Formats: sequence, C-alpha cells, structure tokens
Amino acid sequence: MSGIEETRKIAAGLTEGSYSPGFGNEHSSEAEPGALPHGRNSPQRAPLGLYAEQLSGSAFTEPRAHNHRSWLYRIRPSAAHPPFVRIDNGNVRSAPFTETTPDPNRLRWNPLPEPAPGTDWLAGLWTLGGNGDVTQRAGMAIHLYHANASMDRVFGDADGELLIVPEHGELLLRTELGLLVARPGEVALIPRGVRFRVELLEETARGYVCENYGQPFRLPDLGPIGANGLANARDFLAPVAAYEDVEGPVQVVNKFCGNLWAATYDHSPLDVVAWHGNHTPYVYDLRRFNVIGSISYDHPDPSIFTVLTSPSDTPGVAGVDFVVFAPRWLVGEDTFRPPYFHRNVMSEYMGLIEGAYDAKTAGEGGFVPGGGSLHNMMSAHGPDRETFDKASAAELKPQKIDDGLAFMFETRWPVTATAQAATADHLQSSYDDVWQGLERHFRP
Ligand SMILES: O=C(O)Cc1cc(O)ccc1O
Ligand SMILES: [Fe+2]
Repeated sequence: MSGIEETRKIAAGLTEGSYSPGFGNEHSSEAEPGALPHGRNSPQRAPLGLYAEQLSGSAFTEPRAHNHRSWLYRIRPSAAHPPFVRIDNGNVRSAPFTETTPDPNRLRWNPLPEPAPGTDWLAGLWTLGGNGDVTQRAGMAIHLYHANASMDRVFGDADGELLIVPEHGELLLRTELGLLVARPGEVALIPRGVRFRVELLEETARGYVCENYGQPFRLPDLGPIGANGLANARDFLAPVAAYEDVEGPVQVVNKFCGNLWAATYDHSPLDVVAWHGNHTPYVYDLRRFNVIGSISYDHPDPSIFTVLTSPSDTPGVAGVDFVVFAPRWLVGEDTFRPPYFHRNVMSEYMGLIEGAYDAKTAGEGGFVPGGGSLHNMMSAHGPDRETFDKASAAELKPQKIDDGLAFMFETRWPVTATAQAATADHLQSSYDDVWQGLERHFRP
C-alpha cells in the first residue's frame, strides 16, 4: 500500500464515534487496556511500564475554568531526547513582525503558488503577517500552507496553539493524543506544545493557520443568547489515544521563540498509550455552527459569528477571534443586507474556504478560495461597488446565503505583513479599484 492509500484507509476508519466529544472536557482514553492509572496521576510505577508526564498549557495556578493540562502515559518520557539545533525557518516568520512598515492600505492576495515537489506541511507553511511578541505570549501570526507531501517528521509549537483551516485537501493529523481528520469546512486545533505529524489524503493540501500566541481559544460567552447556540460544545471532537511504537530515527521540529529547532530522536514521540486531561487537540465542523442573526432589521456586527475567542488582558477585547460566515438566511426588512461600510479598530484578515462571500466580488482576481484580504485597524472597507449596487436595489424577500464559507481572524492589534507577503507575486495590485465608481447620489 502506498503512503497515501494507507493514510486514506486510516482516515476512513475515523468516524464521529471514534472521537471523545465536548469542548474543554476532562477526557480520558487508553489505547491498551489498563494503561491509564486510576485514583492518582503519578503512581510509583505507572501501568504497563509506561512513563507518566504532565503537559501544562496554562500556569499551574490559573483559575480552574481556564486551567489546561493533560497527563500522558508514554513509552518514553519526552525528556529522553538529544539537543535541538537550529534549522532553517523556511517561510515561517514570528512576532515581533518588523520586516515591513505596518500598512494602512487594504491588501488582498490570490492563493499561494504551487509548492516544489516534496513539500510537506511544515515546509509549505508561509507566514503572511501577524502581531504581538512570541516571548510575551501575546498576539498572533497568520500563515498559509500549500503542501504536496506527507510529513515524515514531527512538529510541535512552543510559541502558540495552531488553528488549522483546510481549504483544499483532507489532512490526517497524528498527534500525541491521537488521530484527527480535518477536511475543508472543518477546523482543527493543535494546542501549544502538542507534537503532531500532518499526512495528506490528496495529492495537495492548502489552507490557513492562525498561530495564537495568547490565551487558548475558548468558546465565547453567550450572554442573552442563552445556554445554547453559536458553536455548541458537544460538536468539538477530541481524539482518543492512539500511539505509534517506532524505534528508529525520527526528526522532531520544535518552534521556539520564532525559530525552528530540530533533534533526531531514536523513537517516535507519538508514543502516548493513554492520557487524560483537557489540553487536547480537537476538530470542529464549521457547518455545525448555529448561526444567529437579525430577524427584524439591520445587519448585526460579525461578533455574532464568533466560533472561538482568545481573550486579551482587556475584557471584551480579543487578542484574536475566529469568526465564520456560514450558510444562513437573510430576512432583514428595509435593510442593506451585506456587510456595511465600516472602519474598525480591530484588524481583520479574511479567508475563503469555499464559494463566494457576500460583500466581495468573486472570480478571477477577486476574493477567491485560498486567497485572503487584510483590512488593518481603521482601514475603510465594506461592500465593493458591484455588491453595493446590487444590494441597494435588491428585492427584500428572504434570501438564503449558501454558496460559500468564509472566515475571519479578527485581532486587537494591527497585522504587519512579512516581507514575502508584501512583495509576493500573488498580492493583488489593484484591490482598491473594487471601491472605485461609488458615485455621489446626494443632490440636496
Ligand atoms: O467583510 C468584512 O469586512 C467582515 C465583516 C462582516 C460583517 O458582516 C460586518 C462587519 C465586518 O467587518
Ligand atoms: Fe470588516
């Protein structure tokens, strides 16, 4: 069986029932009977000769509601490794982002070009920009990826958690805590420090990544919405324990304070036979999002579409929000229904997973799947001319928006582009033109 066939077979065996559901749950799982100790985390001798190890994603002392840790029972402790040495960062960049001057202009990119043969997910990671400072655990980076080979190495990110948004090509994520499949239309989260390998189920894979240096993504509070709605906790799926028992050289890459470091282990670090805890990867199907909107008039602010939020130190002001524009009905009366013209103190990066977006013209040179737009702090944007003209004249019958899936990484700090993003051939040169020709109609 070729690598890709084997990956496909494993992925096909993973159904919803193969996961452990519930956002932030205290999950527990064992791949061999009796591997998980009961009644204590660290017995004098862990079961089956395994090593017990705690992986902490929050300070020990953080409030219980935000405390993240998992206990791993593994063939070898993570501590058994040779020194890490610096390797080339490839196209990965990290905060602070100082390669370019922060740009108030509206920017839009086409999809990443084809990768060279043999580009795995990590080699295919390409940083667009970001903010904050990795050493302060604040801010975020926006990456895209375009890969055409499965990793045979293992990666872990000490700088932040990784929210992976596939746009083309299913991925099998083999993590320390087990296996996840992430398809276009789903998102996967790898918590800070959790090691994983990405295998492709198709010849190529393309998508987006939000690397969140700040507080781990959590579900937003629902306030007056009530006890249910938006992204429901039960739809987040954590893996169950699945380990590989591989003796032999495995390259382990560690992203630490903005640089890639590697060590060659004499075994696979994906050797966790059992685990329990709440510092877990998960996958979530964006089509499960319970979209709430206006059933009277006006276009609500897109915070109503928040899937996950990473709070900053200022209440109500997110380090980064992950927002989805999922299929929904528009019924507003006497309302301009698409997104309004606006200038926002928050900075907005938008990507498209599929189809079209209702404020932007689709098609060649427009806002296309795999492309993205950046509207930095206070930059003026909103419907392009074509959208404005159409929506101002549209008959206001109930309308289903179901031809696309777009998302936004919205952050409190401006996004500074990397040099490669600011000079890329796939940066569109005349994006401003979409707002040309919005003529005056005011004739007092
Ligand atoms: O398209 C955008 O710019 C994102 C966005 C969507 C919306 O419905 C309202 C405000 C907003 O910034
Ligand atoms: Fe916007």
